[in-house]
Amino acid sequence: MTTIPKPTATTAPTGEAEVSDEELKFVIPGDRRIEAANAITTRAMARRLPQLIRRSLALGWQVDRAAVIALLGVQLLSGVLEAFGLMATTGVIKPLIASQHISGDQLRSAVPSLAVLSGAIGLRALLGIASTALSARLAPRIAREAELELLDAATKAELAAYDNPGYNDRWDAADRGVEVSRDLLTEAQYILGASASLIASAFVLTAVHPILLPLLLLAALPKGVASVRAARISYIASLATTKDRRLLGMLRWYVVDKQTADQVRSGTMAPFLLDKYRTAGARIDRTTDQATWRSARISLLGGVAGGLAHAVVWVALALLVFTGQISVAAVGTAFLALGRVSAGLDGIVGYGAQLFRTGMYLDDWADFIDEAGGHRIDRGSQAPAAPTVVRAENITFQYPSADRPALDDVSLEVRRGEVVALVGENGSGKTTLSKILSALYLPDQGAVSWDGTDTRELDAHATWERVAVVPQAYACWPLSARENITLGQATEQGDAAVLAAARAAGADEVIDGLRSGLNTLLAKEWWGGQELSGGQWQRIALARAFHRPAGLLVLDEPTAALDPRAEHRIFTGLRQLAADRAVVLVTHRLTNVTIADRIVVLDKGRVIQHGTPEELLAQQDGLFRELWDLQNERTGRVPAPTNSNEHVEPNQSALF
Ligand SMILES: Nc1ncnc2c1ncn2[C@@H]1O[C@H](COP(=O)(O)OP(=O)(O)OP(=O)(O)O)[C@@H](O)[C@H]1O
Repeated sequence: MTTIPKPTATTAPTGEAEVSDEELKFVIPGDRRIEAANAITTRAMARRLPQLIRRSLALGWQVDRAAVIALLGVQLLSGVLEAFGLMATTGVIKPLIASQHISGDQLRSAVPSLAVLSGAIGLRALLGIASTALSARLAPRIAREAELELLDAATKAELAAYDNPGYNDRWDAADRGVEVSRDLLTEAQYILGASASLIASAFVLTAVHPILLPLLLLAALPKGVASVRAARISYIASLATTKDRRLLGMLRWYVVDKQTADQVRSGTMAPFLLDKYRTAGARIDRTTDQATWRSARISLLGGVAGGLAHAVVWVALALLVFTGQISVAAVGTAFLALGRVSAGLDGIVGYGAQLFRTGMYLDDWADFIDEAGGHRIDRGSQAPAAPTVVRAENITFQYPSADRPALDDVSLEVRRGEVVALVGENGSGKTTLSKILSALYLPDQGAVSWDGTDTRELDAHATWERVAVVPQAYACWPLSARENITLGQATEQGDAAVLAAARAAGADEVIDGLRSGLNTLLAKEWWGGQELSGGQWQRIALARAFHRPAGLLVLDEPTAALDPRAEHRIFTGLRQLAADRAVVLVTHRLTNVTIADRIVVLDKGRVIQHGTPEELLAQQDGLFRELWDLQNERTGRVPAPTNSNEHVEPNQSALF
């Protein structure tokens, strides 16, 4: 049973020589993204920045156009004011240094420039506040939109994706993209601000002397290259630690979740689990420490080279003054403009490197969304009616990480009005087969058809609308009792249908005992709702399936947690439920399968027996009879095959 989606782990086949611990199976060798990130150059980043700024603005545009327009306006105005302020500086300095003694007239002539300068400074401060407020408004909205798009994409992935090594990693990386998406706009905005400031100051600096700007640009280059490298190292380290971070997330879940809390205590597992946490944490630290040192070394080199290059610029400025190429008054302006251009370049380079790294995460996010982590549902578009017959023909299915097929050349059919039981020992393929019949998985070979149409041709979501499943591990949704049964899909009959389904499942007694009936929240740990016992939850899960207007009903160990009276109620009512549904029943309680019209016995993914309960019980050397006898041995009961399905046409029970 699960109440919340728990973090999953990929058990990837690694085959790595150094793998000595199963835990290390979380590591997937040869991550292509790391190779791709390694190949990234400064030039690539320079090309990438405008694209990333466009992307951040586009994301902002999606959530709040007015705020994006205002933000751009603010940045533009701020740049213009910066240029005016710098030019006014010359107007202020000039009269002050014109002679040794400053007269009142000189001071007065500086006043207009001083007014422009202070006005520009004041207005820029106001614009700074406005732009901070605008990005504070946009950033969380962008992150939420990014998260919604990601969640939507995840629901559009094939269920089989979860069994694929790499899917969970791609999900994690994409999730990181969501986390950093809120930084995207801020970084883009800083770059825009720094660019506006740079352009304005560059314009003023060029007016002072044309050589200064190219010199300064060259001086900024070493730091730029170093920043890009550092950003790349940090991104690669983050990718390399993805699997361990997922392991930490999973351990956190197992350590603190209510569902495992009793076992953590009774099994005195806390030190053991925390030790695993520490080990994985230490691995992450090692990787990030290495990355931090490498980044620091590169940044230091960049800083030293940049410092020397800046010294050259200042020497050039001094030479220009000494050779009389620029006036002393202009030196003041040049001095300020150089500082501004230099700060602007630093801003572009620094935030550019950050934005570049954010962009790499965002690529992971965008890639996931584009192809649902590489497993986008790509089936036909036909919407099926409730099926009259569901047929599997020679199907084979192998989980990606498995070394043998879970199902091997299996054929069977289930018709509306009949109950087909799948029986077999643990791991024989029963659950897998039921998932393939209900189109949750597609077979690797062979075909499953609904009324003659291959499930590959059917629209997946429309197909699942015709399926009701009670899985072995059913969800205990942290919702009201009503929503737990309707799953938000109320029928025209409303609560009458909900209560009818609850009665059929024995959940009516559960609901009667709830303090607010169907309105009661069933999630104590979340919102102070009411908690149910395991069996009570199973009754709710059954009511959920019975409420659904589905043509195919799949019950996988549907009464494992029920008391004998509740179990009896389910199985005596099942025949009635099967009147307008095809029912697939998976159970180990063989006395219950006597209700079935036909039984299919699986062993290691192959059908080894099929027939009516009477036929299979009569086969003394068959697996079914053996399991039956084992189950009844301790009670001393004798097999008592009775056929409760007289109405079934004999030819309907054909298995081919
Ligand atoms: N997600 C998965 N990834 C890899 N192998 C899987 C996965 N799920 C099941 N298997 C394997 O497929 C085989 C069939 O599993 P399945 O769950 O269908 O068996 P089952 O008959 O329903 O077993 P049980 O009676 O224990 O519920 C088993 O060998 C199992 O280990």
